[in-house]
Amino acid sequence: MEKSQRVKITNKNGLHTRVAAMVVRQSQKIEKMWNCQLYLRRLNSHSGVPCNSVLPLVSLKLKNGEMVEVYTDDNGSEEAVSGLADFIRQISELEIPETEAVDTILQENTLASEKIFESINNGLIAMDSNGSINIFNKAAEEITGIKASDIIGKKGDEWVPNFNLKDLLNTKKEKLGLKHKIGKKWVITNKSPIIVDEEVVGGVVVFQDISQIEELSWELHSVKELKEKFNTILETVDDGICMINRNREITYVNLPFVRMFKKEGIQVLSRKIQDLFPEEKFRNDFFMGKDEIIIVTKGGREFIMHARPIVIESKFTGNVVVAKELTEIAKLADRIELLSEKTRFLQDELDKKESLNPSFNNIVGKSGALMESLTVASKAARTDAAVLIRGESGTGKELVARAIHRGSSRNKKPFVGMNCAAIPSNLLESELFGYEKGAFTGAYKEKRGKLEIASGGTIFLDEIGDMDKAMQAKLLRVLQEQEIERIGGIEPIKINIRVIAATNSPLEKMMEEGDFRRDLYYRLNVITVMLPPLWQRKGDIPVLVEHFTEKISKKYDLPNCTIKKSALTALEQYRFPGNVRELENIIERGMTLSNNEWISIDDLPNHLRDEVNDKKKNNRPFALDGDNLPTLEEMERELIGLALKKHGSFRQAGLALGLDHKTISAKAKKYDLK
Ligand SMILES: Nc1ncnc2c1ncn2[C@@H]1O[C@H](COP(=O)(O)OP(=O)(O)OP(=O)(O)O)[C@@H](O)[C@H]1O
Repeated sequence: MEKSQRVKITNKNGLHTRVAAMVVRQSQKIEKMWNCQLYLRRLNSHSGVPCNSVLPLVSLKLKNGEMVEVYTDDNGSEEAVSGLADFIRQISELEIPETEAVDTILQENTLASEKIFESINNGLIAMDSNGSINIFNKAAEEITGIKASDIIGKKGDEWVPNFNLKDLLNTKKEKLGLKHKIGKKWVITNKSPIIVDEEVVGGVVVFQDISQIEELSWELHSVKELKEKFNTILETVDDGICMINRNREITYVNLPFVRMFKKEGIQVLSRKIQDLFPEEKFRNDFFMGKDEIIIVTKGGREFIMHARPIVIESKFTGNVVVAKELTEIAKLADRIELLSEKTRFLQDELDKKESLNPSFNNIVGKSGALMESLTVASKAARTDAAVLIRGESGTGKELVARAIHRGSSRNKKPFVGMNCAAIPSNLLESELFGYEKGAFTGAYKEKRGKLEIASGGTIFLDEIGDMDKAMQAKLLRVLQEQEIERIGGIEPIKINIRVIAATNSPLEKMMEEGDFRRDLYYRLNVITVMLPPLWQRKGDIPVLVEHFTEKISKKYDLPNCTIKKSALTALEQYRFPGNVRELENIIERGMTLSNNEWISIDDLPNHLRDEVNDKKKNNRPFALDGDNLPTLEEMERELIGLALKKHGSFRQAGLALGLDHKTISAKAKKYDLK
């Protein structure tokens, strides 16, 4: 149980320094005698101070007449408590008037020291020879989070074990600059023993919170690391990079910049960028990042320079200037243009293919030229208008005519085809109009003509340009009146036909020369579908080959067949005067001749191989031997194809051929050149 005794301070100046020192001296004697620790506290106060240290006693600032309590802990003795209490009671009797001036000096000094301890930023801990804390300043409280009132008079090692205070007293050695962790904070300590007459009477620890410094040093480390990374990036990129300050003086240049402009780093640093390129005009817009400068070096290389402003906390501090070689950029721009052109083209193709009537599904090919024609044909299928299909022999005119019919509202009624060139003109009339029984010798019974049969459906008139003029007149009347008269018949017969005509003849020229009726031409040519020759859409050859190998395998019950790359390349180099029909025949021939499940170059017809070989020999994509002169379009296709292959971009190919890149792009699209 705690032992305590009340006592009144009766000194004139309260418990001032000298009196405190007397109490301390007495207390130390008593403590030694009774082996205990004595404390003093204000009445009704929980926290007291040890009586063996002057400063804590003085800091209580006890006045004359105040009641205090002398106490000891559970193990202390009552005799010790009464001993010190009696001493305090008698002190006033020991007052000597002459000592007053000395008291004042002592008191002022003590209070000044106290003030100093409290106002320094460093933590300060002082302890007595037992390791009990008697000074614990405000900074120490803040850094450790421990209240002075809790720790004063207690053994320091129990509260701040990291400081190892006992060790200081034992070793009697000063220890400076040690780093300790207290809670989350890092502190750096200077520990010194207090030695009087070679005896350790206590120790002092002064410590400083270095957490912020630690943080700063970590930040500094990260900044250094970042700087290293940036440096590595700046030195490894291909672009020339230079930094300038707000006065436009160069503060940094990377190696590519030095190499581009042959300016050594050391020569350019601190110089104005303008001085480096005296020929150039550096406008304000350039530094604002709104303008660019093209620099041509002595060696003729072109560079483009951009500047980006550096703004730190809303303040302009300079620029980063980036230089790139223009040819690189031009190449990239070309590549982008080529790719976007391709994308647009493919998108167009996709849109077209998607919008085609399903009746066109059996028409193989996706080249731009074909797609354009099929789109027109597919639209024609939705109407009842007359269609004129133009194209070389074997380009698929009949195939398209049938697709138009299948996709039209007449698809439940017949599609009747008629080749006007294949039938002699005297027979054509009876074929088209039919005849009555006995109309002419041999007309044993009546016969319906193709026009009558096709009523409700579609009549397909192939090779319309070969029809003679008399027949043209009759046909025109039928189309106008929608009625026919059989040969030998009296009554006209009402019909309802849609006409699709096809030709490879130059109808316009024939009209000029009076061989084709202008009025019939306009009747037939309401919608024109132009089918491109196969050489203009060589990109379709691989899919057509695949389509025909499958078709023929089924037709002759043959195993699946592929084509060797060399054979396909030869096909792609051939002119194909017979167009798709010729290709179909070549594949059929190849498959029947081949002993393997593939078509090789040896399975292709001799004339084809010869033509391809000739081209190779002449080192020209087309033969110019007089017999087989290519058309201008063929030559154009080959030339543009060659230029694109060689230069890789529309722009460069255009430059080589003296055309602008838009023309090249349009022609590449027309000729299906990738
Ligand atoms: N795009 C194509 N897809 C699949 N087969 C095709 C294609 N074009 C043509 N063909 C095939 O080629 C052959 C010839 O086609 P078609 O008879 O329609 O041509 P054409 O232009 O009418 O010929 P001609 O003028 O000599 O009468 C046919 O067997 C046809 O199926």
